[in-house]
Amino acid sequence: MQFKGSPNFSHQQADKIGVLVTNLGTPDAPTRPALKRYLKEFLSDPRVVETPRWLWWLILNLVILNIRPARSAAAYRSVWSEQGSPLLTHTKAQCEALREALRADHGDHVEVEFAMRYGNPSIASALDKLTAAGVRKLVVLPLYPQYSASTTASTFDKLSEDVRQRRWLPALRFITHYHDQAAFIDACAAQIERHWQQHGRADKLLFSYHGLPKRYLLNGDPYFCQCHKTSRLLAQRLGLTEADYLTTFQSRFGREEWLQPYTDKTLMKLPAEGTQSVQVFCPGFAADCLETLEEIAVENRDYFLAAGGQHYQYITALNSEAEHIQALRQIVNNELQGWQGQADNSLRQQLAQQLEAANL
Ligand SMILES: C=CC1=C(C)c2cc3[nH]c(cc4nc(cc5[nH]c(cc1n2)c(C)c5CCC(=O)O)C(CCC(=O)O)=C4C)c(C)c3C=C
Ligand SMILES: [Fe+2]
Ligand SMILES: [Fe+2]
Repeated sequence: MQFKGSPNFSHQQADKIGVLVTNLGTPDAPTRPALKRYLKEFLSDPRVVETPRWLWWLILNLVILNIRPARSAAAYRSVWSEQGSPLLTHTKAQCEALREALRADHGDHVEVEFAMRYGNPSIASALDKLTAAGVRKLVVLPLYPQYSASTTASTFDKLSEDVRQRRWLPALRFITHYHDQAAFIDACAAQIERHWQQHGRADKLLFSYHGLPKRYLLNGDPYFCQCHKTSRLLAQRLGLTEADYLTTFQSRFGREEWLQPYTDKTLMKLPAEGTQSVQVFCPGFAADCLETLEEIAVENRDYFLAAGGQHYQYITALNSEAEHIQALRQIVNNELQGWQGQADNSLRQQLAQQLEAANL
């Protein structure tokens, strides 16, 4: 069989609306072999590394995959919990909370699942579950507030690779970004204000985003601009002046220039410029993961303190905070417009019953 079908489907099965929440993905275990598998899949994606394939194949297989897995496994071990990888645990909890919220709005003709772009659970396995449940209309929500070809478009590539193999395509809506949605900005502001209530304020608030090669920006990727817009809206919402906050980019990978200013270099020079205390929030990460819990909360703290800084605090990501789930609920509900009414299947079901009774 060339295309995946749904043989023996029942005409009486109600059509459902599906919501697929995705994030980047994470290794199955904090071990060298699991990291090698994960990094090979991730770094072989031409959306992530835009280098001629033959050249990149040599660098990846002969150099990176021999060195990085052991180093990354050690970093992952430092953030791993009994439930597994933080990114997986948080994404699962977000999915469950969003399912509950959307079922309160639409009843059980809404199915909500989550998947990872790389590793497990795969997008294909989540689509199998949704299709088996009768989903014929699908909203995909990649948990990347800011659009980038390396993340958002790559998720679309993987989704379409799967959907292309199916006989019965769902109607599709794909959320490409939500970096400037009021509910998202409010959720970030609430998280920062909660931190301020408990710990007070610092001299500076850093908004640190995952970086990208600068070349991608110059080739038209809107990620950099969307990060700056999130920062500006968030600063306005929090009543900050330009002197109160900075936008920086973390997680450099490889030798070429990435988006600047770099988070680590900025933290190293802030004490000499008179900043004694900083708080760091990462508005591009929907969930805590290696890049926030290890790189920002531990590694960058050391840089700042070693450079003479006095106080350093990491402000936790939005994870499953109530305001975050409300924001995601609103973003999905916006996208569902025009589809909700059709969630009422009673007429269609009556017709299907008649057809089945007549053996058609
Ligand atoms: C939030 C958006 C992200 C963008 C944009 C992004 C681009 C990007 N990343 C790499 C290389 C690596 N990223 C790694 C981890 C990682 N990246 C993101 C998010 C974005 N990446 C997250 C959420 C995570 C953490 C995953 C987890 O399991 O917790 C890693 C692996 C970790 C390591 O070995 O250090 C690499 C490598 C590139 C090259 C890139 C853009 C071109
Ligand atoms: Fe990354
Ligand atoms: Fe990193």
